[in-house]
Amino acid sequence: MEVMSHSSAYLLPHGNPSSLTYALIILNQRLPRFTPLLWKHAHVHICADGGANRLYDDMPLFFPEEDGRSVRLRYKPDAIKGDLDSIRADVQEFYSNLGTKIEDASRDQDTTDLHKCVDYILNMPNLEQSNLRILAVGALGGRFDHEMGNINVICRFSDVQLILLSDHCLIQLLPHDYVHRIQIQSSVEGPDCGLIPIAGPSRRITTTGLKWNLTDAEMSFGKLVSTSNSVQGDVVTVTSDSDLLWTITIKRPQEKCS
Ligand SMILES: Nc1ncnc2c1ncn2[C@@H]1O[C@H](COP(=O)(O)OP(=O)(O)OP(=O)(O)O)[C@@H](O)[C@H]1O
Ligand SMILES: Cc1ncc(C[n+]2csc(CCO)c2C)c(N)n1
Repeated sequence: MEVMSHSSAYLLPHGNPSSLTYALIILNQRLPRFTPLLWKHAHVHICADGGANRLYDDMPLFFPEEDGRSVRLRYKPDAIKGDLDSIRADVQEFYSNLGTKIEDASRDQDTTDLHKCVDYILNMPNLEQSNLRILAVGALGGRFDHEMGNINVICRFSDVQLILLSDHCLIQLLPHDYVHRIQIQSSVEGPDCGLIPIAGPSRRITTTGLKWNLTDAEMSFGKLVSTSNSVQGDVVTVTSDSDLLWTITIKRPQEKCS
């Protein structure tokens, strides 16, 4: 079975391997504290509709000693995409004047703004797609319908490495029939983690590197789902005959070790 490697190195200050291309999507929730770091690592920056309000309002809060306008000029998104029913007029005008592309997709009322942004990134002509990682901030911890919609986008684009992040945790899909090798960045993530059979029952799951490992085990909603698990070393491996969601906590700064 082919090995698929994963690492949250983008949460480290110098953790941007040049072999990867990061795209950052800003959703409409308070910006996580590490957003400036992800911005620095990312090659492309997209706001999903009202996410532009968050960029405009929240980014200056990370740099209280600086003039808000100069912070905003430094963090200019490449595009704002969505049905544009949440972005404020002053915010749209500000970024439009800076040259940000404003992509009105309001005719499509069947896909979410996150879906539209992922589509936009995948259709960018000059973006290296082969080692693309899409990071979406503000995806978790809010409205449950939006959270499920965001998870559905992960499932819809199962061949794309899309990682949803909040201040507290991240989630990503582990497609079936790979050996997933997850490098744990213990200075910034863990130890709490989970494996969720999001795509239906899994009949054969094997893991290593967890406190509660599974060996050719079954998981399904209503039976076993691996929550409140814990990473035990620097590497976790997972294989499964159905797609799983992997989730791990992100440490608060005072919790950081090593
Ligand atoms: N409370 C929330 N919890 C989780 N994700 C959210 C939340 N609010 C917004 N988002 C994400 O940010 C995106 C943009 O949100 P925005 O509020 O601008 O538009 P919306 O009209 O509420 O969402 P949509 O048009 O996608 O239904 C949403 O598509 C969703 O992915
Ligand atoms: C069965 C069904 N449920 C809800 C919606 C509504 N909806 C889903 S995505 C979206 C666009 C938001 O920008 C809207 C309005 C729908 N179309 N079909």
